[in-house]
Amino acid sequence: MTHWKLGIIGGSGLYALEGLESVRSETVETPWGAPSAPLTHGTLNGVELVFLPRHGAGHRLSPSDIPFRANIAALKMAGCTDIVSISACGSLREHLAPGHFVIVDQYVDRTDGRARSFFGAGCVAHVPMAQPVCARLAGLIGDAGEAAGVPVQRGGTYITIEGPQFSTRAESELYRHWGMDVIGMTNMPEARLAREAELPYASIAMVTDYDCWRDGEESVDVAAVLRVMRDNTVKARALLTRLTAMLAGRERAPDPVDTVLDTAIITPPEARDPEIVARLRTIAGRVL
Ligand SMILES: CSC[C@H]1O[C@H](OP(=O)(O)O)[C@H](O)[C@@H]1O
Ligand SMILES: Nc1ncnc2[nH]cnc12
Repeated sequence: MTHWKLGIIGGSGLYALEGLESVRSETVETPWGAPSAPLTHGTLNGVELVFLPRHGAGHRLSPSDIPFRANIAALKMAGCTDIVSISACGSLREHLAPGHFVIVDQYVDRTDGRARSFFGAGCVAHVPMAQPVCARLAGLIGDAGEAAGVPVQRGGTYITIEGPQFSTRAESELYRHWGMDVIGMTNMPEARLAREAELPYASIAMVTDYDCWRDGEESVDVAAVLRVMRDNTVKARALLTRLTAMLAGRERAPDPVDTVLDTAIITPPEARDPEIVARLRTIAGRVL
């Protein structure tokens, strides 16, 4: 029987997971450098979890400086089967008030200059991203959120901006016209890299503010985000407790993302650069 082992990536305001059992910290190094922080291994309701705060201890890493490749590689190397990403976000919709959780199902990526692939010169791969989120995992998270009494919206598009500055009002209005639901600075390239590492990914985007588009509302600032995050993190922990209770003892059936690299690598074996291939073995050893 295949068990779930969840990699949990914590965002702003969520730097540790309380209530884990059998806790152990592990400092790791990957071919893409060190992840944002040591990994915290533990169990919740008997389900294995590996926690990683993406901004590092003390929130020292800006979105542009997060070692996304090392983070995903470290979770893969730790044996995680799936990734649950947890983030603060701004709302671009009237009905998504602070305190709502959006279980993201689509992304628009406006980041600039971030390393967004494990592959590259010497071994090229093109994974599909049409459905960037694992529908099964997202569905379970939605169920767990509802069971925990959290206001959850199933589905929504998260636009990722480079930051670190928040948006101008013109940008915020533009993103609303584009039909975006929430805004943040971190889910891309995280979701891309999880796909390349054959890790089904889902994201809980916890609304902390109305960005800066709404008349009569203060524009977002860090103090407001952290104020709302104090309540949001309590709800996120309740959701994770429900989620693990649902997964405990439940077989993890295969997901299409588990084998997405079967048809993605275009460079034939004889043309691959052995050095790159050696690095890639940590995340794509199944096919290399
Ligand atoms: C502290 S406000 C801006 C900051 O919060 C979000 O981080 P995360 O996605 O890691 O929760 C947002 O993306 C920005 O990085
Ligand atoms: N309005 C906003 N824009 C970008 N990232 C955010 N994180 C939380 N609120 C945000």
